[in-house]
Amino acid sequence: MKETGNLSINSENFLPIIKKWLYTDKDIFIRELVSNACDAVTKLKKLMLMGEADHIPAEEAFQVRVLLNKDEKTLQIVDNGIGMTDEEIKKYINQIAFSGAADFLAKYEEKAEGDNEIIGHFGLGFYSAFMVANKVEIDTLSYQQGAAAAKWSCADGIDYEMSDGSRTERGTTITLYLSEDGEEFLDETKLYAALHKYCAFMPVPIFVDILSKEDEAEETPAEKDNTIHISEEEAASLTKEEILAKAQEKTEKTEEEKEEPKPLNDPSPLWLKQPRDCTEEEYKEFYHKVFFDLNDPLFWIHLNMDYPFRLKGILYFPKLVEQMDVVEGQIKLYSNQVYIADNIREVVPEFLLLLKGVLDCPDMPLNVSRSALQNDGYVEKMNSYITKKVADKLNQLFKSDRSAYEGFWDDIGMFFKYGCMREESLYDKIKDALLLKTTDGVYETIAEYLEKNKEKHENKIFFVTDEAQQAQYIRMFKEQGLEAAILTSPVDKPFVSFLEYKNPGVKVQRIDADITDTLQEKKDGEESEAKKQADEYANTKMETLFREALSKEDLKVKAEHLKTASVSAMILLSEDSRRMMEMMEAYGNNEMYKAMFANVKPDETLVLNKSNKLVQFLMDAADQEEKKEDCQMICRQVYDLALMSHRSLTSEEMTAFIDRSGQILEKLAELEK
Ligand SMILES: Nc1ncnc2c1ncn2[C@@H]1O[C@H](COP(=O)(O)OP(=O)(O)OP(=O)(O)O)[C@@H](O)[C@H]1O
Repeated sequence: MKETGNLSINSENFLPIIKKWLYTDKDIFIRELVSNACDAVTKLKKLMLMGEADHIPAEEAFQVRVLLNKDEKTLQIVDNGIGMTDEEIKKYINQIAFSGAADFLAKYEEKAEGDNEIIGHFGLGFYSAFMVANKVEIDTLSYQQGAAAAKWSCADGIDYEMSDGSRTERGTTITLYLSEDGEEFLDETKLYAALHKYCAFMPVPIFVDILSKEDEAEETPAEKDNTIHISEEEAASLTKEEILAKAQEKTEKTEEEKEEPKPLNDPSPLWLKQPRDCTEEEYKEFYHKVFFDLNDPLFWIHLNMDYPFRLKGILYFPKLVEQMDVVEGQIKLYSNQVYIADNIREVVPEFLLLLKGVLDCPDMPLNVSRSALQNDGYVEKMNSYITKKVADKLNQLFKSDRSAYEGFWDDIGMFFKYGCMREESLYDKIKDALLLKTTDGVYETIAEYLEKNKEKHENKIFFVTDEAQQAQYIRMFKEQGLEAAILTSPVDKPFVSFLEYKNPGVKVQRIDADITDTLQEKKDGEESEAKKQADEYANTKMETLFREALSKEDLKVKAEHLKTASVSAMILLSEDSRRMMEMMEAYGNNEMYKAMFANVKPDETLVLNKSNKLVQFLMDAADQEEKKEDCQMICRQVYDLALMSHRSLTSEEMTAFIDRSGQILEKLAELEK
């Protein structure tokens, strides 16, 4: 047996599917119905341009009105767009998932020349009305000459009724009889919130009227008073012309008060303008208004692409107030001026999520599932276009005004470092504009830093992670004319490894990872065997002394001649070992890692400075029994001082340090006596 046919869907099953799966947010019906109304106007305008509707006056004011009647619990969306004939209602409304928008585009494809400003795609949006209404009515009159008004009414989205309509003016009125689920929209704050969220930039002016008997009773009729009040004395001092000028001023003011009501939305948002026509003030004003940020943005990028895909928008680089982990950007996504959502990770390159901005992507299939977007070719193309634009802007700023660029760096550096790690192609494009702020208070590119320090430490970048804690190392560095990059933000930890990975042959290490040759006194010529033996003996002696004093069996101790005499000791932790420790800290709670790191010990060395007097004293006194107690106390203190420049002391270590410092001072006081 062979049979063919159309698959059918039972409307009783269809609505629960719409409610549950298609739209997660209830307020989306506002977006769908108001955008349909805007579409209706856009279509009509297009027909007028094509000469298909020349009986409509060109200057007509197109608009969408949203009327909330609190007493009758109805919400109406009224437009003066294209309207529908009863045939069209049957086709586009009664046939679920048959889009009039797609049909319109197919019909006028040639004349419209691919210029697609119509929002609808799928022919489903209208039914979202049933998420909030138990009855929906359409009253509509088509733009076509001689058309009759048609009415459609449907309860619970199952059975519909069609009859003659009552509209006398072209356009469509959609009436929602709000159900229990939709009653929240009787609260005008809720309604306005949804309108502002989805419709703030829709292309047709939108006006809202709220009707309620309660509110009407409260309202007192506005005083209509054109009289000017002048006291007798004032009148005496004024000339006739001045009195007339006052009267004129009053009339102008009253006229102003009577000014046309303003639409809720901005139908021509800034991003649609040509960048060359936008002023700096306009960009800033738009930013303040849309992102509620009182600070001015640092700079912005206006995206304006028509071919091979359409993408318009403005990306703002905000001033960072806090560290990155608390900074949250906001990228608002629009499709033909209809708000879709904020921060859709599947669509927007991840690093952009730290910025603020608007993106209007009319070609993106935004109603389809997000996981499908991840592999969408359009998304990929859009991402690489945005990445390129961002990189171009950065390079241009870097080249055109280096000092202004350096001024921004503290705010944008974190963003770009993060961006480079997320999107390697971004790094390749901007690597020459990435800056390192150094302990000398200057900003250098990586190449500049390497070149400048080539003689002292070739292919090595030193950095500090905490300027206060590592102050001692920084001082030693500065005394020897060395500089280190200041990499203190959370993003810098992984960025250091990333830099090494992208610059093979360059070692990036913390300032306390190793002592550079520059910090040590130069050894004159070849060392004699006797000298080597003496050094080894001194090392062993000091190691034994410190191990005993600190009760640290496996402490590694090394004595060196440093150029700076004031520092008694420092702790060095090899770069690899420190990174391992940081990883342990980060993943410490994970059982698998815990087992993996169980036997890992930090590779720490206590470096004693033989040029320091205290260390010299220890070397001399180590063998003298009567000085043993003092030596041990000094050892502990020297070790703690070194530790403090390396990391924060634990509470027990700090208590011991304070007690010991007290004892040392007491001893000093005894000596003074
Ligand atoms: N206010 C209106 N004026 C004129 N026609 C309308 C109006 N509202 C809906 N329609 C017609 O009904 C059709 C179906 O609307 P619906 O919102 O279900 O789908 P769509 O807008 O085509 O696509 P999407 O599912 O993407 O919103 C529209 O394409 C349009 O032809």
